[in-house]
Parts: sequence; C-alpha cells; structure tokens
Amino acid sequence: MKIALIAHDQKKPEMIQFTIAYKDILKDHELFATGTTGKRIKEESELPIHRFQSGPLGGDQQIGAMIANNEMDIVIFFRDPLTAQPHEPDVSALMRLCDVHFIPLATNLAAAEIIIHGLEQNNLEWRNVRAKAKDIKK
Ligand SMILES: O=C(CO)COP(=O)(O)O
Repeated sequence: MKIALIAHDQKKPEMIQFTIAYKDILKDHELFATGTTGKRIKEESELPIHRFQSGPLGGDQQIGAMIANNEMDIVIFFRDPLTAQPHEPDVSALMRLCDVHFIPLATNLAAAEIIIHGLEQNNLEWRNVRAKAKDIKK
C-alpha cells in the first residue's frame, strides 16, 4: 500500500513516535511524506520514504495529486488544530480529496492507530481492487 505521512510542526514528535512504534508494519509499505516530516521520519525511524516539497511549498498538493490519480491508499495527517497554517487552503484541499476518492484519512493518533491495525489485519485490501480498477480504465 502507498501511505502518506504528514505532520504539522507541533505534531512531528507524535508522528516520529508513531512511525517508530509501527516500524515493523510500515516497513512493508511504500511511504511518502511532505518535506520536513519525511526528513525527520527518515532520520529517526530509518524507514525509507519518498519526500515531496515541504507542506507550505506545495507538498500537500503533490500528495493530493497522487490521490486524484488513485495512487495513494492511506493518508495519516497529524494536523495541528491549535495553530493557524499559512497554507490552510492546501490542507483543506488534501482532506477534501480524501473524501472525494474514499481514501482512509487519520488526522490524529487515535484514528491512525485504528488504520494501522486495520492494515495489519488486511482490512484495507479493497484498496488494491480500486487501484487495479484504475489500471483497467487506462
Ligand atoms: O505543512 C505540512 C502539512 O500541511 C507539513 O509540511 P512539512 O512536513 O514540510 O513540515
């Protein structure tokens, strides 16, 4: 599965702990992240991860483009609900695209735990069917 990992600055420590705690599950999947989140995950968990631009420079939109192309299966986005973001429209657009395309989205640690356990138990296999449907359409 292709998994996007994104965290606003105040939530980055939580994201690092999450990736270290679930490294054994995450290592079997293809990981993507916005710039700074990805750099920290790579350094601290040593998981391989594809890094896009930093969020305020377009990283959220790059991940959004993957969702629009049916190329992303899960989004884990630890948003900071207490700090205004200069790129708030990009953040909203990314979450909107998850809803448009039925992409599981966790915006906090509690929801991320449920998704990761679902992933571990193969509860997200339907995503593979949807991804294949896209290939057939082409
Ligand atoms: O701002 C972000 C998501 O909206 C995250 O970007 P960084 O990972 O580059 O800090």
